[in-house]
Amino acid sequence: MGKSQKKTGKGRLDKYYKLAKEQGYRARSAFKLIQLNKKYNFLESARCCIDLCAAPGGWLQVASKYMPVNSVIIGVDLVPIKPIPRVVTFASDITTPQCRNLIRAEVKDWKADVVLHDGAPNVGTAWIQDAYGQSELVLMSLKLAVEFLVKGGTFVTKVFRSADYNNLIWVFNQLFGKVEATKPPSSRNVSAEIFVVCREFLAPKFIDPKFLDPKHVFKDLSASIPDGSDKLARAHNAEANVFQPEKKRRKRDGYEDGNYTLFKSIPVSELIHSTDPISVLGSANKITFQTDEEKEWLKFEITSGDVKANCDDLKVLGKGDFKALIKWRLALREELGLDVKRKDTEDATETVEIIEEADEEQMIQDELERSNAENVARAKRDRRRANEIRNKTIQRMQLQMTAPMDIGLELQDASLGGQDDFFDLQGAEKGMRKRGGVSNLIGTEGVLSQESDVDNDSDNASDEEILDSEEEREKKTRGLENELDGMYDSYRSRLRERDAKYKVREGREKNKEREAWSGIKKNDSSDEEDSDAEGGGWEEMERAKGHNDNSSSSGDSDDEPEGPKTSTKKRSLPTTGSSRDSKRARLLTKLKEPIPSGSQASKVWFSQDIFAGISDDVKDIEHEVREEQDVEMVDVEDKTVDIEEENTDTDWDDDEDDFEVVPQVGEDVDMWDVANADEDALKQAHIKKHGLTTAEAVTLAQQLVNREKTKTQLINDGFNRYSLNAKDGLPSWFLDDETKHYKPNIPVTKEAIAALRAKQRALDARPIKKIAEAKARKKYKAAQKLEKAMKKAEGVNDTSDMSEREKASQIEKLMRKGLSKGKPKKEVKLVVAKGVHKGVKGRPKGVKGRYAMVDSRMKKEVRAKKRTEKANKKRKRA
Ligand SMILES: C[S@@+](CC[C@H](N)C(=O)[O-])C[C@H]1O[C@@H](n2cnc3c(N)ncnc32)[C@H](O)[C@@H]1O
Repeated sequence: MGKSQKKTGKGRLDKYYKLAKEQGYRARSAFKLIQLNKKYNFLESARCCIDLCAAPGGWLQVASKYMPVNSVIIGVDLVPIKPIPRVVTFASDITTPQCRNLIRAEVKDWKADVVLHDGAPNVGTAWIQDAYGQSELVLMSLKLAVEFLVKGGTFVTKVFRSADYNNLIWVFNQLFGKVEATKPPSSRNVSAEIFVVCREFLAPKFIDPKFLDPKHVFKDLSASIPDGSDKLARAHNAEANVFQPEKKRRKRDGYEDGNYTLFKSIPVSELIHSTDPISVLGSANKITFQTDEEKEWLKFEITSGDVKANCDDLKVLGKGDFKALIKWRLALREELGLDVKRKDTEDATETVEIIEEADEEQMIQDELERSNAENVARAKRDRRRANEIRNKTIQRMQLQMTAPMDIGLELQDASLGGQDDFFDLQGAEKGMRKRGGVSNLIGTEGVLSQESDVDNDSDNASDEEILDSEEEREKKTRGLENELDGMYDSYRSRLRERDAKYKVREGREKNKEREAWSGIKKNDSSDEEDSDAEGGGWEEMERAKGHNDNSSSSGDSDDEPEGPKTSTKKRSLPTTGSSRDSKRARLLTKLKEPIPSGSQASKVWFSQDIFAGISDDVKDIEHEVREEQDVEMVDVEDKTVDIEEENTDTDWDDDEDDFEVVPQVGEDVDMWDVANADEDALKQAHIKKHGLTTAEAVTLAQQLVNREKTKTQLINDGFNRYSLNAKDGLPSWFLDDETKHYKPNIPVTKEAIAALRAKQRALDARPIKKIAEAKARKKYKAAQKLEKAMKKAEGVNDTSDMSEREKASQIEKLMRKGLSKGKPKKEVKLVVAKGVHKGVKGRPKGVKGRYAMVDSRMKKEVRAKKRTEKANKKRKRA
């Protein structure tokens, strides 16, 4: 298949159109006949040719060109054809007997060797109609062909690939020895036309008129079934009228005997009493109510206005209307007792005998069915719910929010430590129960004995009872929240493990935290260790998991404060009296210094001139932090414990977010975010180094410079609804999300974006390092050359052997040489040895001046040579 061709406009004016113009053919279709003849050679040997549907005469021109001189060529068309030398033409309809007579008069007792038909009905309405019209036309042309063709003659016709195509081919095969369908290249791909070349006409003495009768040839398959076929076909058509009323069907089998009108009305009783109401409805146009009885039916309530209207014209009804009519018929039959009677007669004998028994059985049966149905519905509901959960889990997995536990896949990643989806409360609850119940997690119950574990496992009912109390529920909820927090931490760590960027970001955040603490450190060195405790989020979690596993023997519950915040710490406490624990205990005593309360911390913090000093301190702090980082990572575990111990009496929040580190006692602490101040300092350092990099920053800067805004205004803008949010007690996952999305939207100006772009362009315009280096090298060499020349000139000047004139000319020469850029390189034209230059010896054609023949192999060889030379040099040096 070639390229698709345009159907309209200039697309029609393709190469065959142009060729036809060039060669003087009246239509581009001439090439179709040329190509068909090229393939089958039927014109060269033909002495007589009849072209049916020949206007404007393209095919006639071809026939006259390819057929021998003195041959007879006759062209017929509905429209007159302009005269063509050696061709007889007349206007006539090929489907009429007059046309036949005209041809007969022309050919006399001759027979045609070739009959051509390229007809297309001049309808152009709907594709189905066109196709059918075409098929009918083909059959008409065949009728003429079989009358005028000589035995062994050729009939060429155009057929549309439609439903009738196969029927036509079947008929052709009955009358010709060879039948081939072909599509010449000049026929457009978008056209459904195909050309059938029928050769070796059999010229039978008797041809069944049915072969040439469209009524028979294009009859529906169902209609052609023998034995009462007409009836069957009619029934089929009638059914189709009812079931697919929208699909209008052609009446190809004509009208039924004795009925030569299109319109058919039937009495309504025929429909009501008929055993095949569908056929009745399908074959009639109207249903009438004429007899008194029928008129009575009109008064029935069921005979609505719609029914009456439907009966008036069946041919305009849709499927729904027919359904309504059939329903109405059934209702009427019941009303008239036609259906009930039959039921009575069928069932009478049995019903009477088993009526009582049936009642009881029926009840049991009903009950069974009802319970079965309920079970099925329940099972279905459960299945649906399970599916929903599964889908949700899969979705979360895709979002990387959960591990593949709930969907039946085994958890592989040990680092996940058996954590379920962190939003899955149910799962968390289950997990906790497995590990000894909520109370164990919270730690208020103290050490849960193994017995209680057993109890939990064995007797869930009693467990539920205990949990039913209000207090227990509260604990349970808090425990779940803690569990969720832990899970979120583990999720973050998973992210961190996978995502390098996340690692960097988090590292940066951690540094910030430390920097914030270092600010306090400066004044109070004891706080240094406190700050370390804040870095223990993930590690704590890990430890917590480890300890949880051994939770059955967890100790010292008495010392621990109640509440969710401390419960996490509880998990991080050592559970056995190992040497490590004793070390921790030692550390505990060492560090028993008062931890600054929120107000103290803020006092210390605000006592500094953070806005002036912080930026200067940042680098030092960074350095300090970096130095200490490794040590801190090692010690963090112990320090966490210390701090926890120290803070058993305080309302200390162990969350790793820095805004929670400083207890929020006064409102002022809330209003002024310490972390933000620090962030500002960092940003300042960044701006100093890289300049303003965001459109928002440039906008603000421009506003300041243009005095559109004052510094105070900007500071005031900073106190917006986003800055005053209470973050107290919110889960970390929520806060993380907030920091990502819940922030003010600072407007940017076009000018700011333009300025940033200009900056970027200037950056892009800078030469790359290598070029800059090469330029610098060149400059350096030139300077050296000049210096050398100057030295020589001085030497010349100092000699006493030369006259002043000689000296001057010599110095001039030297200076010229020193300033010169060296000999200009002679241009060598590179000729690639391929194409016309391939294998050329000597100067290639058309190349003037210096040249060098190159090829890809040479390039590679030269490079390899250079490489080896370089390597050899290095080796020698070593
Ligand atoms: C595609 S054109 C033929 C082009 C012709 N082969 C040529 O090369 O110039 C189809 C022709 O069929 C003609 N035609 C359609 N129905 C016809 C009919 N019933 N009797 C005669 N000609 C008919 C149309 O008038 C039209 O000119």
